[in-house]
Amino acid sequence: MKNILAEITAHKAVEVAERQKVRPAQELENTSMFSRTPLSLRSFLKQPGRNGIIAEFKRQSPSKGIINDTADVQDVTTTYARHGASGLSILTDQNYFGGSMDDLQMARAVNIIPILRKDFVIGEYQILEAKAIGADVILLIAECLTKEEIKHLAEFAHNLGLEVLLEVHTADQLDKISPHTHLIGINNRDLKTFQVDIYRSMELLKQIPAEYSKVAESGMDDPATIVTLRNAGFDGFLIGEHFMKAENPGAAFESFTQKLASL
Ligand SMILES: O=C(O)c1ccccc1NCC(=O)[C@H](O)[C@H](O)COP(=O)(O)O
Repeated sequence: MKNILAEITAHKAVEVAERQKVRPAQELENTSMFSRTPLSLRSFLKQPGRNGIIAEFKRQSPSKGIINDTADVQDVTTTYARHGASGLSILTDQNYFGGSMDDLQMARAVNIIPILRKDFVIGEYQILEAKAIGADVILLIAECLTKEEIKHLAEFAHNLGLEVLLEVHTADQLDKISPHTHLIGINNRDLKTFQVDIYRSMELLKQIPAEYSKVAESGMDDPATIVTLRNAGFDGFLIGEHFMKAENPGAAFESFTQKLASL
């Protein structure tokens, strides 16, 4: 079977090296956004009146192909925020997810809730980019990085004031949790087979140390599942496709949250 993560990270190395040639790190550090104080997703997940959902803007994916190629990032994300999302997740990978750093910047310009840069981070430069475009949180995927790389990149992001969401899928990856990985995401989707099992979150939850915020990721499409996961101890719920596949993702989010509030 094709290893999509290996393919994505190999492509990422080439793409990032090209961007770095055009725009050296120093230029990123000189942008006005770079001096902005990031928002804390951990705090927003606990904020009364917000529902714990990290609502994702995702145009396409390797497993699903095109999900929504007409949605407007500002319309969708402001509707997510207006209806109680605790945070936004914006895909910035262009080649495999049809996203862009422009999407994130457009979302940043009109939202005052935390934004996760959803991408495949393999080096410091992408973390500087994240800060320069107005992200508050970066994603590190345990499957793509060694324990030492995670430790180093998490500390680098933390020193810039960014929070780190470390994504795991198996129990052995929990060994890669490092001091500055503020939130632990359990991905219900196996990124090798694309199979989704929402009970994966439940299985690993008890092994995550209490001090970390816990986020269930992928495959959630029912408000009742959120209630079950919340009661089990999850603080956050990363949901993309269920909203984005609707003709009007904002309206789908609103109806989901109304049902959630009634449970
Ligand atoms: O979704 C994919 O096909 C995929 C392939 C390779 C790496 C990552 C991939 N997805 C990222 C995610 O897991 C999701 O975007 C995120 O957790 C939201 O999931 P969903 O609600 O199922 O869209």
